[in-house]
Amino acid sequence: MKILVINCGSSSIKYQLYNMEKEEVLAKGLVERIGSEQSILNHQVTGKEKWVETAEILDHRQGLNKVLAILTDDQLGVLASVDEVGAVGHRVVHGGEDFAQSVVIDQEVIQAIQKNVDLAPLHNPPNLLGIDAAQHSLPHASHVAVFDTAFHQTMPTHSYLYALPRVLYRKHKVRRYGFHGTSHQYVAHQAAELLGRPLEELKLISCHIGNGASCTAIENGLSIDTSMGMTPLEGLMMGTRCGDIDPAIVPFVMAKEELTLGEVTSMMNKHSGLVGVSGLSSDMREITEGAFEGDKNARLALEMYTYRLRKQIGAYTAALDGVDAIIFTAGVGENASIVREWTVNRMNYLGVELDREKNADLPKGPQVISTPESQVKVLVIPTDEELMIARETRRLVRD
Ligand SMILES: Nc1ncnc2c1ncn2[C@@H]1O[C@H](COP(=O)(O)OP(=O)(O)O)[C@@H](O)[C@H]1O
Ligand SMILES: CC(=O)OP(=O)(O)O
Ligand SMILES: [Mg+2]
Repeated sequence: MKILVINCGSSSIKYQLYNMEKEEVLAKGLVERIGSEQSILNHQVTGKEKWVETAEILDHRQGLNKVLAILTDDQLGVLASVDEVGAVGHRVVHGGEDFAQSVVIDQEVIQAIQKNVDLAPLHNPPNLLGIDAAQHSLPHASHVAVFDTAFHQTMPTHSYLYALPRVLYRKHKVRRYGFHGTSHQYVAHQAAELLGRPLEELKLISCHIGNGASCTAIENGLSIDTSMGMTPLEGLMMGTRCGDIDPAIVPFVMAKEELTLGEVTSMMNKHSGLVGVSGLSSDMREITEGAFEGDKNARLALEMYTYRLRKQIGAYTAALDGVDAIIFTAGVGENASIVREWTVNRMNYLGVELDREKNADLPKGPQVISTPESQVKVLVIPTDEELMIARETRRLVRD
């Protein structure tokens, strides 16, 4: 079966086409800057040169049609017809308490995702646009929703409830949900394989560090706590998001700066984190380059970022009453050796010992970057949310 996996952001469509017989990626790509005349399509057929083109792509329907056109293109495609796509797996960021598992999408599921839009106003609306576009262009295919939040539905009440009047949870479901669950679950399984130990025996702290970043405490293979909250804003310092702050800052800044709620929400989600502190960039590559070229603000941003991550790991070590392995994954976690080094360089209390040479010159694939003497393993594991989504889609469409 050929499965198309799509992950729709507010102005982007990430896609990956699988031949599931061999779990082989046939093609993948990214449409970005949707909504502008200068949208960019990056497309790559496995084993072939990358293809990049700019076009006017005004909405996600046009974006998905562009993807399907290139996938069926004589020169650039890998499909004779869109009818070859048996199923579509959709990443949906927020499933609320409605979904602890992936589901085949029907009208009821769409309504439930819509209901959770106010819990994930930056993520669920584009996810819904992608579902609408795909169902419109691939009406013959089955469509499956795989939720970031599902893996965290095992959190105990003392982890997910906020210390607010209980009525807010009862009436409005105000609680911690957590995100990146598909990724945290995937790397936990990969870690058990790498360590040669049953997942059920392990205490793991998974650090999914990308533009969005979250840590999760995993015990017996289950999420028991995670740093993102009701929305993907809470927790770590991120590329553009502030993460944990004193909630009293919001009304204070609104009054002092005469900002609306929308403006202060946008400030915290899009203009804070690395870019807010450094004034340089949300991209860790530019931050590390700037920091080592003497940009004091970039260096400060890097110090804050890794300090916050170290604190979170310490908190989850306490929550787990120990830890067997710390996992780094996602764009920053997999690629920024300095972030890994600065994060674990003050963990002697835990007996963590980093193999600096290996960390600085990392081979591909899942790796142990701690020394054999280290009392806690430190791992780098490439995540693969898209493969997990494809597997979930196959499981549901086949069953
Ligand atoms: N080689 C690299 N070195 C350092 N950071 C990197 C590298 N490649 C990607 N990144 C970081 O990863 C981020 C993207 O993370 P990723 O998990 O791929 O995306 P997203 O968070 O959007 O899902 C980039 O913004 C950049 O900061
Ligand atoms: C939930 C979230 O932050 O997703 P991403 O890291 O893909 O932005
Ligand atoms: Mg991501």
